Amino acid sequence: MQPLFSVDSIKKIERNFAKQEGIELYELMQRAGASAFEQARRLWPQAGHWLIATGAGNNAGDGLVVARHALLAGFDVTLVAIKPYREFRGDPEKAWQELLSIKKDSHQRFDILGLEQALDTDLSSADLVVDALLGTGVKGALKDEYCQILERLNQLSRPKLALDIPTGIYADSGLCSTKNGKDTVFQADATVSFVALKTGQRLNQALQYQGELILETLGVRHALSFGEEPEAYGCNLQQLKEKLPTRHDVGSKFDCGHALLIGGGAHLGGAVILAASAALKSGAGMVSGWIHHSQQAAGLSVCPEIMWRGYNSHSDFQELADLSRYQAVGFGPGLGRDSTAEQIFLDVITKLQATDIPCVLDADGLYWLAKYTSVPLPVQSVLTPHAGEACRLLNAQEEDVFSTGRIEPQLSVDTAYVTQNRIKVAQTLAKKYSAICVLKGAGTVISDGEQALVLAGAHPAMMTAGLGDALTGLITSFIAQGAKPWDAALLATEIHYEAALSVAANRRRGVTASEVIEGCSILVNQLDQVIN
Ligand SMILES: NC(=O)C1=CN([C@@H]2O[C@H](COP(=O)(O)OP(=O)(O)OC[C@H]3O[C@@H](n4cnc5c(N)ncnc54)[C@H](OP(=O)(O)O)[C@@H]3O)[C@@H](O)[C@H]2O)[C@@H](O)CC1
Ligand SMILES: Nc1ncnc2c1ncn2[C@@H]1O[C@H](COP(=O)(O)OP(=O)(O)O)[C@@H](O)[C@H]1O
Ligand SMILES: [K+]
Repeated sequence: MQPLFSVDSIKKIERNFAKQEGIELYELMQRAGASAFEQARRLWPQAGHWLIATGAGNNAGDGLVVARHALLAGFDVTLVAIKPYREFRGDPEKAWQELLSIKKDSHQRFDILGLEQALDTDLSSADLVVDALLGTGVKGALKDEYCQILERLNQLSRPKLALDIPTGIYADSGLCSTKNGKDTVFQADATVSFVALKTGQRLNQALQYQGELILETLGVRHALSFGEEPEAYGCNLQQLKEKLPTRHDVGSKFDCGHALLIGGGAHLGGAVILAASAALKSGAGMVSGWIHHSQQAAGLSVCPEIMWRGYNSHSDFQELADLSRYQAVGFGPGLGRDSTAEQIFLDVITKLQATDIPCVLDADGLYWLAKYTSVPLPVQSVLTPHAGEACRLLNAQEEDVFSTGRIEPQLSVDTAYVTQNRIKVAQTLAKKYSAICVLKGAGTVISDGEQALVLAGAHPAMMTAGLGDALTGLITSFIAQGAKPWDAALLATEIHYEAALSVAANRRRGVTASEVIEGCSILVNQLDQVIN
């Protein structure tokens, strides 16, 4: 697993590492520039003319080291200097002096352009654009001169490499700077990040703009050994594959878990049909679906293998509600927000408390949870909110509903807050509800209140209705098949994402949740072959 650190922690690690090794921080800048140069050469061996844009801090210093290596290797270099090099101090100044000292002996083209000159010059003779404008030191919205040069650099249809982090991305949140509603950010094909990954590099817009992410540790092999706590960990499907419950040749459907999906109110059948289909196609031995009777025929026609049972009113539901035969319950997709749904929520949650059957709450299940924050959830419940649902759950006030009746949430944080603080929000929700929280979105954060993992990534085709229902079905299915809820949440999240990527192929739009469910089935079986 890959630790993800805050910028503050990275800075402390750098300092402590240099002290421990008895080296100057300038040595780290040297290593950063040298390793980025080698990566650029590996990625774009044909590039003979390097355009390197520098800002005002250490990130600029890294860029000047890259420039020196490029000149030494015989390449042409054009520097775009937002801040004049004569004003540099400290390590960036040293990097500048070292570059000057080799410049006299080199015979290649070496130009230095200020901002105005760069904006007036045709830069298209460059083969490669290197962003050494700003790294982890950026604060607030980008100044105008940076926005101007970024717009110009992004227009060049040349390979683009960012040093440490694309200029305009905030390394702690992964959000990017904007101006007049437009993102002001370097659009990299690859980013060479230094020392250790920053939390934001697995979240939000960083996923869109950083391109291939390459980590160069600069010799810091054990970032965890400097006493800095990572904010979260990243991991991938390869690291999770062992969590897939094993399946034997001999046995019966009763050995492979019975998943129950509850939802599908009077006009909302699709969501629970998708969730139940995902549970079945990812390997649950049996799947039952409880759905409003008006939707039951639709469920049967889509998936007759699922045992659909229809309810008409809350009292019908009570007759259905023997939960003891299920190994996992997925609750909420399309359930509705009427009084029947409310009674069903209270009934099911109360009944589950008396069992050790884990419950996955999604969609309207989360809506009702936010109204009844004090209802103790069944042990090892999993909540799967998107940013909007996370807001509602965060804002909901703790009250004893059994004495006060329904409560209305008091809105105080908004989705912007959730997006900016994804790790903290997932941890807070997990603690508040004593559950595992799967905070969905571009970079899904999973937390049990202590540890946090960032999984999956961003893909435009995933912004489509029904994908969350599929995820609920997958998590419920893996729990029913024997995975611990925490493992099921991790595995399902990563399979769901990887399946969406492979199903989407080159499509950015028009991928359906049903296709992704088929993709999950294929991927689960590929994993099964690998581990068996
Ligand atoms: N330390 C180490 O050991 C190592 C560090 N390394 C490298 O250092 C980088 C971090 O360097 P850093 O801290 O100097 O910050 P950096 O990103 O260059 O920017 C600072 C400058 O940005 C400016 N600025 C700020 N906000 C702005 C805005 N909104 N719009 C415009 N300008 C803005 C700010 O100017 P000011 O506002 O203060 O005048 C200041 O001058 C890191 O990413 C990695 O590449 C590697 O060499 C490995 C070893
Ligand atoms: N841009 C994106 N990149 C990656 N994953 C995304 C993106 N947008 C949505 N998703 C994923 O798609 C699913 C959407 O869930 P949700 O919003 O609950 O959808 P629905 O309620 O329609 O089923 C989540 O798993 C979420 O992480
Ligand atoms: K940069």
